[in-house]
Amino acid sequence: HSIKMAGFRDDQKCTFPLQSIQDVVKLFRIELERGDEPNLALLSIVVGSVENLLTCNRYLSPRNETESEQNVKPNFPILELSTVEALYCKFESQIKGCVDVTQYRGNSYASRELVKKTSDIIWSSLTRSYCKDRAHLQTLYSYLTGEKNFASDLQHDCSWLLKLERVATQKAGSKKDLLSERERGSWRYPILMATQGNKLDCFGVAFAVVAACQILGYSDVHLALSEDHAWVIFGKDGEETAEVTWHGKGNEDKRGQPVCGPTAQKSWLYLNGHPVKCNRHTEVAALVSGINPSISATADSKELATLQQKLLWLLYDQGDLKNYPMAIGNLGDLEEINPTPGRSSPIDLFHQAIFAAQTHYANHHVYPYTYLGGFFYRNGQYKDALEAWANAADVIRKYNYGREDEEIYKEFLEIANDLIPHLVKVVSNQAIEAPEKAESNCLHDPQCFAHLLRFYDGLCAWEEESSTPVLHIGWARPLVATISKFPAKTRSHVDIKISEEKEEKVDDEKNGSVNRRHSHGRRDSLQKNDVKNEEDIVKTKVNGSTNVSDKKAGK
Ligand SMILES: FC(F)(F)Cc1cc2c(N3CCN(c4nnc(C(F)(F)F)s4)CC3)ncnc2s1
Repeated sequence: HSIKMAGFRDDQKCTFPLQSIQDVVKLFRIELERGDEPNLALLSIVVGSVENLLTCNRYLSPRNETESEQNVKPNFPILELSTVEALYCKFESQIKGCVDVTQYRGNSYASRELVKKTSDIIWSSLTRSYCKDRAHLQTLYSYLTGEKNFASDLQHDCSWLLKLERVATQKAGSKKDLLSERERGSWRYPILMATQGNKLDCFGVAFAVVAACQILGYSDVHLALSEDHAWVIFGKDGEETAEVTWHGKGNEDKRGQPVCGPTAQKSWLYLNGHPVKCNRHTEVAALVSGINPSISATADSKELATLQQKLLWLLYDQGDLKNYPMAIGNLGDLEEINPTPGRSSPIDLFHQAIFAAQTHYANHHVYPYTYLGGFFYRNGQYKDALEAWANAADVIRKYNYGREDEEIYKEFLEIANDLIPHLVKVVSNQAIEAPEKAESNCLHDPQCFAHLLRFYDGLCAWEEESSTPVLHIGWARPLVATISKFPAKTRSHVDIKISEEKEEKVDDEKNGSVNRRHSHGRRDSLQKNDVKNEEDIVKTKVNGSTNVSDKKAGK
């Protein structure tokens, strides 16, 4: 049947060819400021093309890895309209060719069948086997074209595959043998089996489904984002949910199923009903957040990082990051590396991310606090780092640990067993080298010890009532080493009240009330049911005096 090709509008075309960061920012500005929806597929193809040209296009032939062989790159590629149009039309005709919308005519909202069908089209056209966690697989560019130089792409992502190819080449000698290996489909040479193109990561599949539904005319299909997973919402008021991609390794995909039931309730992976529910502008923010400037494990493309930073500020100024804590956190990281004069500081941005999480998501997001904690740690502000990490633990305590929560488990494992031990080693050396500054030293500050206890208390509470244990002997050694660095005098100043009632994980989703916890003297139970913007006074009795630190627990 004849497929109507929606060509690009003149105001989109006039920005091409794109030859600079400013040109790309201008295209995004036009797309974001126009009354109609921004075109997700167009923007994803543009970002993916620029990312590929700036990061993957260096051919590091496996034999001569010397830098001198690397061809010098122009500082920005030229992106022609024809290239983008060709890829867009390929995507549009693939989607329109496979989905017979007449079957769904009439209901203006998408149906579960349509969403599943769209997910199946993307899913079934993916390359059979490839490294799912490779870089640069998050855009429609990666889906619609091949990596120009597959080997170079392996260079910084799956180098073990490259070694395998060398072995294969040596062993097999002639091409013929290699082909026979390939014909035998032997698992040992996946590099030979991976065909060009059609590769997407977990996020990329979800984004592609939403972009496809936009092309099909369903403006109700949107992206839902947790801190480590993505799915779609659709229907009246976005009430319906559907899995459209896989998650992690070795987990059966649940595509087509709604996100509900016990797993989705208490697990961090689904944020207990507090995911980021995107509109088209937030979807553009997710696309921009997903820009990956890494050229290799050690080098980043400065131009791409600058482009990402400018696009995030454009979205920030439009108010499109207000309910997207991770995107604000990404911007904070970029500002730490390359500050933009006259713009908010990284710390301000991380606090804005925390405020967004408290305001829109009942303070159920961990990353805003680990972004801040990481920043303080890198800048030697160790007491503030401990406080941020304790606040992160106050979030994870609301969840039960499940087998698909590995990412956040690894985050807390690194903080407890790597970053905090390093931190206490540094400050204990400081105490020795500069005894005169002992007063301001972390190890002599009972509040630092209180933050440390609150951090571990959160991990213990996370484990309680969970199907999977969190802490084990591997956690105990660093904990003992850390606690023993705090002198008894410091430890004795932390007043730990023995709680009368067992701590409970009240589901604060329904009745809007905060977790009532009579735990270790840290938080008075709030009697009020409505805690909107209620100040949540945290009392830490230190040195006999009560040191009140206000913590906004806005809902
Ligand atoms: F869609 C998925 F499945 F990919 C889940 C998402 C992840 C993610 C993100 N991330 C993940 C968290 N991330 C972090 N980087 N550092 C972090 C911190 F540990 F320092 F907090 S958190 C970087 C970017 N940034 C914007 N949006 C999203 S949506």
